[in-house]
Amino acid sequence: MFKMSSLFPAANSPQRHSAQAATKRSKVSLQPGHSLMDWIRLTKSGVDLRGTGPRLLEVTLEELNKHNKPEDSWIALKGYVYNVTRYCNYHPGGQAELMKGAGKDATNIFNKVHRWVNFESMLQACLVGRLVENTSFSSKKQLSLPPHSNTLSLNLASDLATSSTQLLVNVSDSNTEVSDKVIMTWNQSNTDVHVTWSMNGTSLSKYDLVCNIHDAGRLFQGEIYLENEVLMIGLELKEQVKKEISVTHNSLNNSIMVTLEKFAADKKWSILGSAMQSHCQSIPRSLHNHRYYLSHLISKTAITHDTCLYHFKLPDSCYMCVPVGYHVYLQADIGEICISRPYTIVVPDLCNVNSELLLDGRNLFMMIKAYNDGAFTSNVKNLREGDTLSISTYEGTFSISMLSLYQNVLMLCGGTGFTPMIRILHYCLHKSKKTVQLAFYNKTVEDILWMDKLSTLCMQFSGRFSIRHVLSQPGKEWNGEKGRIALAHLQDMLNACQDNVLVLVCGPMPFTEQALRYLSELGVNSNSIFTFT
Ligand code: HEM
Repeated sequence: MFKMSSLFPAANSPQRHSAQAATKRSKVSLQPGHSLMDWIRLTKSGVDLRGTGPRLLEVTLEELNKHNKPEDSWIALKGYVYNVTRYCNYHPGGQAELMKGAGKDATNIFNKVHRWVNFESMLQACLVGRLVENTSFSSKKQLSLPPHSNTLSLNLASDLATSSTQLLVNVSDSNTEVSDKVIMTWNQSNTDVHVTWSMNGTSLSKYDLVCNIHDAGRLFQGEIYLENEVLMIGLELKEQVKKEISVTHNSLNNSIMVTLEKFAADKKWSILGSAMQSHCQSIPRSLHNHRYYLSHLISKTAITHDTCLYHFKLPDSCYMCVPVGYHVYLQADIGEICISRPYTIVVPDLCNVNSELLLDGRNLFMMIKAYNDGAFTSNVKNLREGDTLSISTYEGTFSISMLSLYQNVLMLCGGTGFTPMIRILHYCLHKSKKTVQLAFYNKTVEDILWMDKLSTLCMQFSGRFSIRHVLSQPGKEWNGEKGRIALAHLQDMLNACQDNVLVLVCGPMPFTEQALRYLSELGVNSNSIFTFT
């Protein structure tokens, strides 16, 4: 029987995280010759970027603090120290931003701005060593830590385990308490094993469990996403199962059932298996590391001249239903450096009432814009049907239940900032009776995502849905509104809502910041504003 030994410290509100990020992030123009590809070339060139020779060091805080100038800057992230002196000019957020972390442990500030950036891989060639407690004798000591990213991430993972709570599971019981909140039960038929998860006093939805089978059908790995924590569950199964996993949500008792197909039908299992201690733990959501699944590209459909709708399929051994407004990370090796980028999951058709059903825990759709100078997006653009790409477990802070408080929704989107709105718009129009106004800001008419589908929706839901297209670089043929986001636009739209409005904002940082300034000037309560960053 299992019990969690203590309650978690309340994790920081992820919503607050995104609000902080919203006010701080801005990209700078890098000097020619300082793109991501140029950085990758430099890291592979054999130039000593550590500045400390080939041996890794133990670095005290006192020593770290000395390296706080642009010409000599070290930065500590998740317990490791990197020499970022040469990286400064390649940093997309600019030197000044990076210098905020120079000579310090910058883990928190880094996570607030771009938690997804894979610094371990990008700065592997700059690794100076490990951050240690100050000692009275040597401030620098040699460390036998192999300079290899795999080993490093293992070390990081084990560090993480120390800050999490171990869960103990006795899976021979048919009814097992996985934490003070979650209960697991299991039973079997001749052909299948059913494992059911439920919660004391509250419900689990189809979005709350992400799981997979691996190691030739011998291991079950699951994650249950609760409000502030993630319960990680690793079970070494008593017998082998087939690789395909199926998950059903029981809306009567709000439980989730995983069905595993027995490899040897008719064989009776005496117990489900045993818990893998290192994989059974509860982790604050903010510290939870993503898992990646190698997924296949099923199809790619052009939406505009530079943006496509991608349909990916997770392996049959995985299940992940991504909540509305949430994103996943795509990960690719660019010149042997591992790069991740966040993309929101969308429905493949805004006009079809049943589109959400296609997001069945295995199929994922994303809209991705390819940038001319983007090393990552040109890699994605070149993918062909059948090719694979790693997709992470999900992340996000939006809650669909927020909508229940409002009759009106105002969406302010700049360019691809439209993508997080897609499922919310689909929900508001097809599954509820909300009134939605969409203000969509683009450069040219060719940049407008799903312009035809939006027009169809306007007709289908006239009286409940309206769009305002605004272009900053319109051609001569454009008769609509021109310019950028403006106070008068927002005032007009807010006037139509009689105060009961939720405002959703997504776009490039300057757009979001401007929108927030105007909304504040117009007296919109910050609790009624949600920004996607
Ligand atoms: C104090 C520490 C840091 C601060 C305050 C900071 C700040 C920023 C800011 C403001 C941006 C622009 C975000 C945007 O508009 O997309 C950015 C982008 C970026 N930074 Fe940092 N940064 C820090 C450390 C680092 C480090 C150590 C790395 C090492 C790999 C890094 C890699 C990146 C990358 C790859 C991007 C582009 C992200 C993207 O396009 O998704 N940053 N950073």
